[in-house]
Amino acid sequence: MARSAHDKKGLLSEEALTKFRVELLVKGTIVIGSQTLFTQDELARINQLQAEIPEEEVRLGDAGDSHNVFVKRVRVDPPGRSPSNVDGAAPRQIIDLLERKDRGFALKTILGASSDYVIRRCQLHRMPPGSFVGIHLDAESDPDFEYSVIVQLAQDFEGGEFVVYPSAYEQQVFRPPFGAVLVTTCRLRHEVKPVSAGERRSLVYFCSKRSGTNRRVIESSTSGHEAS
Ligand SMILES: O=C(O)CCC(=O)C(=O)O
Ligand SMILES: [Fe+2]
Repeated sequence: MARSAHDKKGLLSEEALTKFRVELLVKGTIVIGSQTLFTQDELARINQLQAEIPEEEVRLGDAGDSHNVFVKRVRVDPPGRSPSNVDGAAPRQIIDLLERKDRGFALKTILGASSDYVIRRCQLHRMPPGSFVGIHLDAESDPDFEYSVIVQLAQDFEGGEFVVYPSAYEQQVFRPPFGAVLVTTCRLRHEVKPVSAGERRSLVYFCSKRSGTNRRVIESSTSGHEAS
């Protein structure tokens, strides 16, 4: 197999994995550079597969937060149920690609798991000018979400910065380049600023050590909202 030499060596050296692990623990968010976790071919493959998945417009987040983003669902994680892939070949193939051994190993090491991480939810976002994702906490969608992994699938856009708020007084602004992967803890509030030109696209997945039902309890004020 063409990747076997790569598999043995791993996608990142042990030193690099440790550096990312420590940085994630200390800062809560890291950016792993282009051509590290995903090759150009894999990004092109994701792009091919996403074309087969239907898209919906989402304007309300799980906690009643305001969004304006086009979403293609790959794996869903409804409250009270176990995560499941959306029907069709493309969602399954995207998940297979994400779970490939070498990438799974690198991520597991960076996330610091003694047991395996599972992908509880996965989706693609398309954000034309004017789109944004309002300030939210990922853990409000599922209390067992630990880390979100965001793969940048576009390069020619302006705005769309990923802004993390570690506290009420701090903000960290990220503009990861095409092919880079941003990893952030699901316990920090964050947002995606409005896109002002071009189109921002991303693949987002939420990782957890727990694979059972989504333990989120829906309050009546937010029930019925379409999860983003
Ligand atoms: O598209 C993105 O960059 C991620 C948006 C986000 O924060 C989310 O889906 O929870
Ligand atoms: Fe988020």
